[in-house]
Amino acid sequence: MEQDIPPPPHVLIFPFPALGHVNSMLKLAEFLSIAGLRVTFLNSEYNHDRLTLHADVCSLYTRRFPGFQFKRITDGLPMDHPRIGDRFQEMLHSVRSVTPPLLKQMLTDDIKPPVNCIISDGFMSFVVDVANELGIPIIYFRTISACAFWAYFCIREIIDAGELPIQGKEDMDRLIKSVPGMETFLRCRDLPSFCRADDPLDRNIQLLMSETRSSPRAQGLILNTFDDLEGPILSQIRTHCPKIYTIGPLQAHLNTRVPSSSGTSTDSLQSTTNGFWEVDRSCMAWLDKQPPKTVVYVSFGSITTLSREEVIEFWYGLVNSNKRFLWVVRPDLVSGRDGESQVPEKLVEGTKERGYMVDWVPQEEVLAHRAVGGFLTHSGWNSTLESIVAAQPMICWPYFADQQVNSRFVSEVWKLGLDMKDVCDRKVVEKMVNDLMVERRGEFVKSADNMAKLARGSINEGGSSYSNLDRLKNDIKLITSQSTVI
Ligand SMILES: O=c1ccn([C@@H]2O[C@H](COP(=O)(O)OP(=O)(O)O[C@H]3O[C@H](CO)[C@@H](O)[C@H](O)[C@H]3O)[C@@H](O)[C@H]2O)c(=O)[nH]1
Ligand SMILES: C[C@H]1CC[C@@H]2C(C(=O)O)=CO[C@@H](O)[C@@H]21
Repeated sequence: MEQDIPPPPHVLIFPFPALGHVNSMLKLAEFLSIAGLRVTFLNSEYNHDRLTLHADVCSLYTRRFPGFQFKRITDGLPMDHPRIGDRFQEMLHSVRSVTPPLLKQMLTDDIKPPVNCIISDGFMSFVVDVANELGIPIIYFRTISACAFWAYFCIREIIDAGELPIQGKEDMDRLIKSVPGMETFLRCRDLPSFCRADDPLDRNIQLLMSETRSSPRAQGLILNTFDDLEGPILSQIRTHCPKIYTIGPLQAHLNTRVPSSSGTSTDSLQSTTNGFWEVDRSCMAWLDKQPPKTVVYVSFGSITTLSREEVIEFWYGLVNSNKRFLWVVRPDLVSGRDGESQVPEKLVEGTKERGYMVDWVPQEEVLAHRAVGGFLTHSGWNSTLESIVAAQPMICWPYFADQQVNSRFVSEVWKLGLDMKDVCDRKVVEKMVNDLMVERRGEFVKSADNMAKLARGSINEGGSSYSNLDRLKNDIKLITSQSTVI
């Protein structure tokens, strides 16, 4: 007698509406789809439109995974809002003020078949409220590092210990002693940037703290990291969130496990769709002409904006270092009054001798190119992980949020490079580039090679991230078979 095969679990994946979050959650979506789960990916209207501008993302996914669908929801901001730089913070509040009832309505009436598991960004606790109301199991995916997560988590202890607020600029090097596991190296300036507010009751500090503290409400916590990188901090987090799935570095993990049509292992869908800007591949031809390990790759991710003064300091520092450089200058990178929001023409011209500027690059390919020898980065978590996988030492210039913590770990804990936070001066840029590429190159390359090996070990069969991903897939099947969705 034939047995009825139950339909696969239907998982809703819902990232916070920023590229760094969407990218890594799309990777997870691809993994779960390969495992035979049905996935609905809920993007903000704005991000969905940006993502589909340069590639037919929807049919790429649905052709490969017939059960896959994209859905759109507002992020609460008008479509012409810039969503970058200082203005990015408006989204932290707009999302949670408009989305909850819409999400509930979508889950009840719109998304078919009924969703039986939600994987939500761990920065959106209102999704737990909706999931609980509807009786749907929920797992968090926090797209930042474990170390930044833990610093956010401990903000309450830092305030209770009287270590916040920061008392002016001269206080920035004071050690913060109330974050377990970071007592000996975390300074005021290394705390998430929101902690720089004068008032501990500041609404961003409170939001980041309460969102992070809500993590134990989910049935599990997925992190894009690996145990050999952040083991001691993960142990601290486990005292509050016992079920953690460390499955990173996600892109490299995907590359090793995605069945490839071309025989190469870099065929994941996400790697073909990872951006809001059109990729300019001319940078690869430029890199092909440069000698090995001579180019500094410069990129500040998708949200950072620079003032014209900062652009000029970086530019002089790079040029005066006499090193070659490839610099991602997104069309919206430079903030300024009308007519000033561009890189000065003189700099564009002057770059041509030893440098190359482009709007957007295939970053992981760039980092893996033999000509690249270092990365000047804003320390976004995806960029940091991609750099680790490619064994590239880093100069960190954190812009905001978690990046301040990441850059401290890169320099002081993992010894993978230098931290330039809070300084933007051509002399310092020049010196750090020379230290990274020449003077102290040996020590950084040694640590970077070692960490890249550990990263690869974690995603190979039997490695921690490899096993955790299998555990996550099994647990999703288990919790969805046990739950009854209304
Ligand atoms: O020319 C480029 C430049 C960047 N990237 C990609 O864009 C992503 C950028 O992500 P990330 O390095 O994490 O930076 P942000 O875009 O700033 O990411 C946001 O989201 C991250 C994950 O939560 C946080 O760590 C950051 O602080 C936050 O700003 C990476 O995957 C890069 O490979 C490209 O593909 N091409
Ligand atoms: C502006 C930041 C606040 C929270 C988000 C985040 C996180 O902590 O999960 C990381 O970087 C930014 O995208 C967001």
